[in-house]
This record gives sequence, C-alpha cells and structure tokens, in this order.
Amino acid sequence: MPFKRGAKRNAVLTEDHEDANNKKPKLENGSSDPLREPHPFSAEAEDNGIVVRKYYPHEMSNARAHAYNNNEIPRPIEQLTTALRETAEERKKVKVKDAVVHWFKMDLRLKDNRALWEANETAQAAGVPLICIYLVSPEDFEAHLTAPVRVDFMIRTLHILKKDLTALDIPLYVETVEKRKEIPDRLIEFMEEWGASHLFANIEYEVDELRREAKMVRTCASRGLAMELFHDSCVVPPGALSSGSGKQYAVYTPWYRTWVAHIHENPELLTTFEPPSKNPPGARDKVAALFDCDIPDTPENKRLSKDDAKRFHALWPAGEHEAADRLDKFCEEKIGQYSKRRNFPAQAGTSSISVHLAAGTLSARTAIRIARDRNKTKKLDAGQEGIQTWISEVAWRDFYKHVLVNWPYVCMNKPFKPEYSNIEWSYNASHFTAWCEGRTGFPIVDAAMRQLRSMGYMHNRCRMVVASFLSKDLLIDWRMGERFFMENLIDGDFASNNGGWGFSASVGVDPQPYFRIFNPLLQSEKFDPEGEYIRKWVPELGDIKGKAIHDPYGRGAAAQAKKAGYPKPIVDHKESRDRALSAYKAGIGRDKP
Ligand SMILES: Cc1cc2nc3c(=O)[nH]c(=O)nc-3n(C[C@H](O)[C@H](O)[C@H](O)COP(=O)(O)OP(=O)(O)OC[C@H]3O[C@@H](n4cnc5c(N)ncnc54)[C@H](O)[C@@H]3O)c2cc1C
Repeated sequence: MPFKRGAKRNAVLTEDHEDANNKKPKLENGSSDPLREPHPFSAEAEDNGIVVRKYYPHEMSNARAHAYNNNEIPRPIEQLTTALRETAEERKKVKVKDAVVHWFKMDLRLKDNRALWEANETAQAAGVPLICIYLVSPEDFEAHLTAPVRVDFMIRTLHILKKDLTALDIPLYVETVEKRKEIPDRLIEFMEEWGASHLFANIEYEVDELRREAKMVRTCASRGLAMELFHDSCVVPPGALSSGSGKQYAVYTPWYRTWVAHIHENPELLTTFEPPSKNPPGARDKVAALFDCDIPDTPENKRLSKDDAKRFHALWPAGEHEAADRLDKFCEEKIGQYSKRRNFPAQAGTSSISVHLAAGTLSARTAIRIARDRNKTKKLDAGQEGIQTWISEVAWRDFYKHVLVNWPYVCMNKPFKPEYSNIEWSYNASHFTAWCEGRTGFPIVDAAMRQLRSMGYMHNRCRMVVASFLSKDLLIDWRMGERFFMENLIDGDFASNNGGWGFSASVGVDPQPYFRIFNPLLQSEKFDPEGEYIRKWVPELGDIKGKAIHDPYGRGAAAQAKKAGYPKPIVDHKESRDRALSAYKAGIGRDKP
C-alpha cells in the first residue's frame, strides 16, 4: 500500500492561526507575531484529529518551541508560581470564615493527600466545617481525550469517597459543569454561597490546568479569598532537581541518581499525610444540604456500553481501599521477582497500580514508602533487586512529569526535540485502523492492541512494541497512537503516555535512538517465548503450534492462519525499516541550514 506523503504541506503557512478562534495575533507595532506562525505541516495534524481545534490553537512552529527553551516565553508553571508569589501577602491576610473547601481533581483519596490534609488542618484550627467538591466537566474529558473507562472509574471512585467522607461528617458535593471555562467562576460562586474563605487543591501539571490555576489564584485574591495549591502528585516536586550546571535533566539515568539522592537528603518527602479528621460538632447541620447531592452518571459523551461496564467493573474495582490492597498484595507476593518477570506480558509480574496512580486513588509517595519499608535498607537504590527496580520504575512517572513542566510544548502536540516535527509521517487510514483493531498480521502487535481494547490496559513491554510498530514500521504519525492510547487506557496519564510515545517513536526525551527499530518478531520470541500472551488475545491462532505462533504466514502455518481468518502482515518489516530510517534522517536534516 503506498504511503500518502505530505499532500497538503505547502499550502498551510498562509492560514490564520493563534487560538481556537483563529484570530491572527499582532505585535504592538501592528505586524504579526512570527512566533505564532503555525508549523508548516499543521494542517495534517488538524485533519487527522491530532490537534483538537475546538479547544486548542494550530500546531505551533518549531521556532515557538525553541522560544520556550530559550526562556523567551514564560512556562505555565512560572505563571502559577508568579501568581502565588504576587498574592502571598493578600492570601496570608484572608481570615477563615464559615468553611474551608478542598477541590478534588486527580487526587481521589483521603489518605496521604497533601492539599486535603492542609485544608483539614485549617478548618480544624478555626473550628469550621471542611467541605469537599468535585466538578465533572464533559468538555474537559473531551479536550483531554479521557477514555470512557477512565471516566467511569473516577465516577465509581467518587461514590466510595463520598461514603468515607460522610462517615467523617464531611460533605462531598459533586456537580456537572458543562463548559470548562465556567469551572473557576463556579468554584468561586460556590465558596461565596457557603461563606468559604479558603480553597485548597493539589497542582496538576498539564498546561491548561496550570494556566487556569494561575488565573484563579489572582481572581480569588481580588475577591478576598485564598486559593492554596500544593505539590502532591510527584514524590519530588518538578523543578527541584537540576544538574551541576543548573539545567533541568533530559536524560533519565543522571536524573534518577539525583532524584534518589534528593529523597535521601530530604526524607520528609516520603512522610505521608493523615486523612482528614471528623468535622467539628454541628458542622453536619450547617452544611446539611450538601450531603443530599447525588453523584451524576458518567457524562453521555463518555458512557460505556452495559457489557463494557460490567467487564471493566470486575477487572478494575475502584477507590483507595482497593488501591491499598492491590499494592500490599503486590509487595507481599510479587515485588521480589519483579525485575525478572516484569518484561513478560504473559506473566502477571507487575503491580497493575497505574490506574490508581493516574486517578490519584494512591499517592506515589505511599507507593514508594510501602515498597521501601519492605526492604532491609532505607536506601531506595540498595537492598532487594526487585524493590529497587520497582521504585526506579515508579520514578519514571515523576521524571515524565518533570519533563512536562519544563518543556510544556510537549503538551501542545510538539515533540520534545522540535526538529522531529519535520518528519513526513504517513496518515494511511487502513493501516491505522488495522493497528487499532489488532489486525496487522503481526501476532504480538495484534495481541497487545486487543488487550488494550478489552482491558483498557496494556503491558508495558507491549506498549513499547506497538508504539514502535506504529511509528516506524507503519511510519504513522506517533501522535495518532498517543491519542488512541489516551482514548482507551484506564491509566491514561498525559506525561507518562507522551513520554512513552516519545521514547518509542524516538522523538521524545531520552528516547531510543531513531535507528534502533524494534523487530516485532524478535520481541515476540524474546518476551512471549511460548506464545501464551498471543494465544490468549488472538484466539484464532490458538491451535498454531511452536514458533509459528510468532509469524504464522512466514513459518509454515499460513493455511491454518488463513482458515482461521487471521490477516497476512500488512507490511514487510525489512522494507518498512529502511523506509523509516530514510524518513527520520530526512526529517531531522530539514532543520539544518
Ligand atoms: C507508549 C507508552 C505509553 C504509556 N502510557 C502510559 C499512561 O498513559 N499512563 C501510565 O501510567 N503509564 C504509561 N506508560 C508506562 C507503563 O507502560 C505503565 O505505567 C505500566 O505498564 C503500568 O503497569 P503497572 O502498574 O503494572 O506497572 P509496574 O511495572 O508495576 O510499575 C509501577 C508504576 O510505575 C510507573 N511506571 C512504570 N513504568 C513506567 C514508564 N515507562 N513510564 C512512566 N511510569 C512508569 C507507573 O505508575 C506504574 O504503575 C506508557 C508506556 C509506553 C511505552
């Protein structure tokens, strides 16, 4: 099948751009801002659903990405820290009034939740009720491509959270806000309605959220309210680690060494926060109406079919109690063998707690602390190999969030290395569909994609295999795969997903070199030697014996595979490899003078 290359690429530069409203930005002297020019290939990103234009501007130019790197454009985290610094005095002066509010976002737990703990301390000290709120935003789910299975998991978790909070006489008020832009106003209105003076929340590191919170901090201050934000999601807050020359790390290994040393020097980073205490006597009557609220159903745009819901509920019980049990069980039964078993998808050798870290039903701090406490040393990088390795994997999650904060354009559809935007990707629809449906004719790829669709989850080794296959064997724009993952993963987390795709497609931070192209057959033989994983997820190959399972058409089982309706390979790996190498080389070369 021929690859469609750059068909519309030359016509784009003249288009209007800037924000979702297509207003062309002007400099003060009236000329248009060159840093707002879209990337020359931006129309393809738009046509193929990579940039959700309803909410976001065109794909930015490489020059604009470089301007972030050169500190010419403030990073969203800087906008937030400036807002917090500039309002510090005003916020300090705000006296606690009738109530204190904690705003739940991706931190759906009572235990070891920093902002919730701070909110509780403030409310208890003043003897006023603590109120909790969660706002369901269908537009946010759409803009962030949140998978229906993930939304469903959050809604189920809210029911558990509400029950646990009610036992403490703390209400959890849940409301749907149709327009995402209305969230800040609705929160302030809610606070004023209940006489709350303080709003507590944990920081989310994606661009939209940092910018929204920077504005909210200022708006609250201008209304005599205090919005207090905390680092909670990472063990080490983003920005805390830099190399000897003061730069943020872009390579994992030296970053990890510094991360470990930083925690050893600051052991309080692993101190966990107590859950909130019971609201003061009488609080329940004061905020009685809030206890009556029902938790809304999953919004229509993200609703699961009945069959899917049933399957996912059995696979992924929700809430923080389940998270704690799952972690304990893993530490009890599997962590010792983790380094030996973690790469084999047929063995349940990993923790399966990513769903809980993504929804915030478990904190990374608690996860690392519990694993460390089972070791015979307090050092994170010593003692039992399985424990060390597992901790170093959880650290990848911190690493990718640090990357997101320092290179925020990765959250705006740009690769970490901007010049990789110049690769001429394919947008071959039939290849993409075959990949999504697990019908590429490469059994390990198909098994993995079917696992994703069936479980909302895929084993890490297979995520790397299918991501490499899409971006290199099929040469399809890696951002289409990144999007498909977000739309289907129960553990979808922007930073980890983007980081994983960047690694596998060789366009990200600390990636595989682009010339290292996974051979799907060798990966299959090495990591699923008996073909157990393939047989489980591609049942039509169930009767194929021996090594032919990895490549039925190439290893003498063609008639059997054909009869079972299994497709032939859609590309030849060797040819695809050569094509990918040329396309990567040409693309990267394009930024050079
Ligand atoms: C292309 C691609 C996309 C990915 N998308 C996501 C995603 O959307 N959300 C997500 O949580 N992980 C993502 N990962 C990372 C990894 O695949 C999952 O975290 C892991 O498979 C989850 O299973 P587990 O909880 O059993 O992991 P374990 O092996 O038990 O690891 C424990 C925890 O460490 C963290 N972790 C482990 N490996 C990684 C990694 N490579 N990068 C970041 N964190 C890691 C996770 O929080 C995980 O739950 C992606 C990886 C790739 C290659």
